[in-house]
Amino acid sequence: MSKTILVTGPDLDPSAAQLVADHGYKTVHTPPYADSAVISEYLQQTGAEGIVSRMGRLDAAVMDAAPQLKVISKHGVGVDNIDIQAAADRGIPVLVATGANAVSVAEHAIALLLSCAKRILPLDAGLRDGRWEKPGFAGREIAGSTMGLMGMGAIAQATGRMAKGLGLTLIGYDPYAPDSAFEELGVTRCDSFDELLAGSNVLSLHCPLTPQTRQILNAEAIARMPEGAFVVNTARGGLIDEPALLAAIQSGHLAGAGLDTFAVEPPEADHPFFAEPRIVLTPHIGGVTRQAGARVGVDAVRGIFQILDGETVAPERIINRKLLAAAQAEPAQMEK
Ligand SMILES: NC(=O)c1ccc[n+]([C@@H]2O[C@H](COP(=O)([O-])OP(=O)(O)OC[C@H]3O[C@@H](n4cnc5c(N)ncnc54)[C@H](O)[C@@H]3O)[C@@H](O)[C@H]2O)c1
Ligand SMILES: O=C(O)[C@H](O)COP(=O)(O)O
Repeated sequence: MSKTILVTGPDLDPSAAQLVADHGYKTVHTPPYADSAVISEYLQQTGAEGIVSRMGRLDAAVMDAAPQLKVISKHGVGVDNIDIQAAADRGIPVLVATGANAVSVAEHAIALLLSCAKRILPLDAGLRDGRWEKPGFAGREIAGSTMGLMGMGAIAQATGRMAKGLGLTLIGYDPYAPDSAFEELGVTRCDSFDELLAGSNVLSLHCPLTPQTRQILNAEAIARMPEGAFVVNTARGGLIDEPALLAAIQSGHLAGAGLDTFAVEPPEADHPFFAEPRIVLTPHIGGVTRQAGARVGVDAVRGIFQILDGETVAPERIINRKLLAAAQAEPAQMEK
């Protein structure tokens, strides 16, 4: 047994790294954004039984390259970089650290919104450039606006709580969330995404990237939003048709956007968003705070050792638990 945990990307928080050492394991890191072939090589060379997944795609080929692999633990929440069906087919649980970075990401969503509404970045740049400019840069008061939450999970709820404190009214759309997720915060439940779009002066995206949600915010959807609305995306860039968003901002239909994620990361150096001052951009960093990094890292590592040690893991942390159960049931059904 190699006693190695492979981390696909940068260092873990020291508290998480210590937990690995305490178990008598070592961590090996792939370069950031390593592709599947490179990750496969690392798995083969290290014999790692567990992966902490940060960047890079974990597909069926990666899993087949590592028959010793017993568990994949996402350093965070979004598992769009992991083929969770392929993992289930191979009996590999995929764990998530839901909630561990929710407050940090929610704060980031609010920061992006306020930066857009108050034109912070162009004003700061102008001032540093020697310009004391006010005409044409009036900000927007956001109190009294309606924020639409797409998805009502951990980050949406934290964002909603903060937005409520700023005086926004909340509406939300999430076909899978229980009523309690809406009621506790006083969020009006929308029956459709279209209803959410039509009512949102600020649309904040908090659902996972799946085949159903890919490019869900396209030209048609944006056209349903009120004039002068803002879009905030701290979820995944693939939720948005980027050219359509840019066109809507350039035409004046939307007032601006605050984006922490891109369809392709890192984006090309000449990405058209860079030339649009009404878009505020950050490099997928919402969940990267010291506090969230410690919680997420420890959750991710602890989950790996729970699996390796045969301990019970909270079912909601195993994102592919239904797929695993189905994959396990299949051979028995075939015998019948
Ligand atoms: N920017 C960052 O650093 C960062 C950090 C953490 C998470 N994220 C992203 O944010 C997303 C949300 O994170 P979370 O912690 O709130 O996850 P979560 O699992 O707590 O909540 C996701 C919610 O989306 C809902 N949902 C699923 N499909 C939907 C659909 N088609 N329409 C509407 N709602 C749908 C689910 O029912 C769930 O309630 C993650 O999937 C991830 O992609 C980004
Ligand atoms: O889904 C998440 O939680 C984050 O987007 C991923 O965070 P990471 O950069 O730590 O993997």
